[in-house]
Amino acid sequence: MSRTKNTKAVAEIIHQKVGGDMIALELVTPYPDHYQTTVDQVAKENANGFLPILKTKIDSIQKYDIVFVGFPTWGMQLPPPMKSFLKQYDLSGKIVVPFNTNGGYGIGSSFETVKQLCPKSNIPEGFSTKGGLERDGILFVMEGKKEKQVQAEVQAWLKKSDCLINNNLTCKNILKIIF
Ligand SMILES: Cc1cc2nc3c(=O)[nH]c(=O)nc-3n(C[C@H](O)[C@H](O)[C@H](O)COP(=O)(O)O)c2cc1C
Repeated sequence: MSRTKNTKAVAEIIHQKVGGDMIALELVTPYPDHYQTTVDQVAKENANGFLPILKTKIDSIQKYDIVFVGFPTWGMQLPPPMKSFLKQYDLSGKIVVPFNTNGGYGIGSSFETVKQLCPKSNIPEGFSTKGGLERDGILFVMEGKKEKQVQAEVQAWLKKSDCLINNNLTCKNILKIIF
């Protein structure tokens, strides 16, 4: 859902460079708009392993060779809806590429969890950048100088990501899943 659109903006930058399809995960029961209520709910969900039910259904996941997964850091973890997605869909044999925005505290355990939930996927080095900090009233930041900087960083990352992504990029089917 990309509450404050930072992860979505990074997804769009990647999209401009690699093409393919893009799907934003939606939930049967969306998170509340209120920030602190969401933080509290997510803390509980993270503690007890709750997996929210996805409204989004992807019929044709088999046809994709590369699946980018984009998400914010939530409670220093992978957001529960992305856990739901990775548990529900079999990405074995595919290249799964994580990318993230966060409030300045980093990726936490999120990339590690992507690896754990995709044990039979090829996972190159992910991309992460500082996004907003809703707690302090900093919402959308991917504009102006920051947007230009992220465009350049994404370009460099895609180039060096041990060619898993770059090899034959043009003849691969690419999907981007974001939350
Ligand atoms: C429920 C919630 C929990 C968050 N937890 C963290 C956190 O643990 N560490 C962090 O650096 N940022 C945290 N953030 C900030 C987001 O990761 C950051 O604002 C991100 O850029 C939001 O992306 P979005 O605009 O795509 O939603 C949290 C934000 C929310 C809403």
